[in-house]
Amino acid sequence: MSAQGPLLSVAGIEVMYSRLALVLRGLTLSVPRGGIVALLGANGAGKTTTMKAIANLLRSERGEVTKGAIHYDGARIDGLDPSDLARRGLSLVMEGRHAFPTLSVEDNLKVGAYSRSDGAVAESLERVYSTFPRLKERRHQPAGLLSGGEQQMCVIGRALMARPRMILLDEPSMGLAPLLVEEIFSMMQQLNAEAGVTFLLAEQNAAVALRYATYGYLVEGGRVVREGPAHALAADPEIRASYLGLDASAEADGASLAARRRPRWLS
Ligand SMILES: Nc1ncnc2c1ncn2[C@@H]1O[C@H](COP(=O)(O)OP(=O)(O)OP(=O)(O)O)[C@@H](O)[C@H]1O
Repeated sequence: MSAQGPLLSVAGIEVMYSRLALVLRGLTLSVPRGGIVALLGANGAGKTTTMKAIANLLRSERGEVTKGAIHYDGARIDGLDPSDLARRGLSLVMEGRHAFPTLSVEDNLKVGAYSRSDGAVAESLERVYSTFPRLKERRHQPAGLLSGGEQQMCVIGRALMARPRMILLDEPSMGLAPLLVEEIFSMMQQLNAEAGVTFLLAEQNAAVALRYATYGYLVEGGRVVREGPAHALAADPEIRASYLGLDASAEADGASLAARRRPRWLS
């Protein structure tokens, strides 16, 4: 693969947990340099597993990639440890906001600079603070006292401290109020436009993800069942009905089967 190819490419991967449960069944996707790509799907579709497979974080959960290949920036990365991936500019922000609760916001951010050897930590801190002014205001507070949205900013800020070229962002909207979700997504768009950071974004909230992404993949049962430019997916009648909660007949008949089957997270 040349340096002109996609920044990330996942080719036909299978993932198995505990040598028993086949969870990804030949999943293929690619993320162009400078893109924002959304990985959509319901609960349990396999989005988080895909992110962990890319970041090589499956082993601690007794999971393994049993087939396929993952390339980043033209090189095969399956098997590389996360600090090696961070040095290559690939960072993962897991779902669930794992800030260190007793450390100050600033110390949380500094943890993210561990893979840096250029000594420019102060400069990176200032960049993160300019992206998230709220973190600067609270920099001496323990991260455990931040609101959910601020904690999300803190873990994204921590990933930014490594000056990544690409961030894998898992369910950033989870548990956040709509206004905060917009704030987090517009920050992602700003980092993409101004600093050229590439994003792969796993999201259950398809409506908001498709507004910010350039391209999307819909995952069901561990494989991609639909893909296309974000605007085309947002206009696709089946996706509108099943993932965006915009089915005209269901809207007309509140008791319809389609409405009852619609997952809770779409309402
Ligand atoms: N450690 C594990 N061992 C066995 N099965 C697992 C493990 N982790 C996840 N699974 C299963 O793999 C499937 C995919 O889960 P995954 O978390 O990747 O889905 P998801 O699309 O990210 O869903 P969610 O949005 O709920 O996080 C689910 O059926 C889940 O139960």
